[in-house]
Amino acid sequence: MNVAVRTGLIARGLSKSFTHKVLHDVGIEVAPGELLAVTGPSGAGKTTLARILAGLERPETGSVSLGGRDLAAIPAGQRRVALMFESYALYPHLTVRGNALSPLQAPGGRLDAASANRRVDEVLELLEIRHLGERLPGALSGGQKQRVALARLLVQAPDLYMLDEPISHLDAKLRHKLRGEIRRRLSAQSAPSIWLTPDGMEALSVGDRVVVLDQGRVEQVGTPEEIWLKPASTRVARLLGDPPMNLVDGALQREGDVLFFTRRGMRIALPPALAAAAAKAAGEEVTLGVRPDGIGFAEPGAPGTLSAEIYSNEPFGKHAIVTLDLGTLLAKAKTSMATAAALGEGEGEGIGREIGLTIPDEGLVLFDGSTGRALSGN
Ligand SMILES: Nc1ncnc2c1ncn2[C@@H]1O[C@H](COP(=O)(O)OP(=O)(O)OP(=O)(O)O)[C@@H](O)[C@H]1O
Repeated sequence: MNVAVRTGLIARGLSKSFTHKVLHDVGIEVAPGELLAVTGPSGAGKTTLARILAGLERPETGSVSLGGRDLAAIPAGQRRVALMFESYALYPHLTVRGNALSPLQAPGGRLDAASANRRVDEVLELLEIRHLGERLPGALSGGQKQRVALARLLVQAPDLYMLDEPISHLDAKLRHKLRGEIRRRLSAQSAPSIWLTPDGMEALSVGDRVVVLDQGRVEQVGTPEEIWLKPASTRVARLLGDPPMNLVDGALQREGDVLFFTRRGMRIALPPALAAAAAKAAGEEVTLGVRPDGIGFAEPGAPGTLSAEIYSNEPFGKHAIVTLDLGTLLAKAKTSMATAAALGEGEGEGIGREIGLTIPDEGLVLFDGSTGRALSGN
């Protein structure tokens, strides 16, 4: 049984500086068999964290244990970590098959040659590169190289899987297929897995839990559902969704029993549950989060709607993105192709047309106007 089966990976208080501090007191836990997705914008510190967790880099403070053992105390050669880094690090003189076989040929390998070959064939088939088996890496495209690096990872049965942007260079169809397949395989293993990606939506779709890292700090840890429904800050909200949540600065004003979100030219009565949760912030500056797919369209001037002008109307096949000019800001709505086409009324895309907007009760989120942290009760 792998050692990581017992306790998984536990990291506490990790800090690291290069020319500036890139990790600040980062702690994460990954249970045996769990797939933890780590996401954050470029430069957030994901790769640095991954290198520390894999034992390739020393933190200034903090510790990492894998299977109950302090990683620093395990000699590098004995750390059973399967790594896939963005750079791929393929052996240039070995064929695709040779690269995929390489981790199984280490001295003391547990598989006989026939079993190792069977495992490699099966993984190359899954990744749709079996026909490239005899090619050298120099004769492969970026996406093919990425799949060889993935193959090399997937043939292993290590104590920790670490995948840094494993599918970023694949086309959309293959990305979709492999996201599910890799997830299924890793979840069937007893080792903990860590999947790093700057794509927030990819993180939500692969992770059992997700860590959002920003400027070297953990912004939020939670299940994909928690992170989607209750982003802990505007930083998290900006990373998620396509397009991400609209974030609108304004203030809360109480009038009688009703709490309004207001800004120049805009006044929205908050639904009772949100108003109750945000009651303490009445009079304060806040940021309102509105998801693009919640915004609806109505006749201009219809009661209870916001006035806007259509700024652009872009079809994407399965849905359309309509950008709306609300005078002091641009907001994005995600809608069906049919609704977007109707906005043009048969005369192009409807750009410049006045329209009424409805804002949903569900899915609104309020953030503190100065810190950007979610107001409790969101
Ligand atoms: N060896 C190094 N020397 C100096 N600075 C470094 C080094 N490695 C990383 N950094 C800096 O640390 C910060 C975090 O980098 P890191 O590669 O960990 O981020 P990331 O979240 O993985 O970004 P990306 O998604 O772009 O790969 C960046 O500001 C980067 O410039």
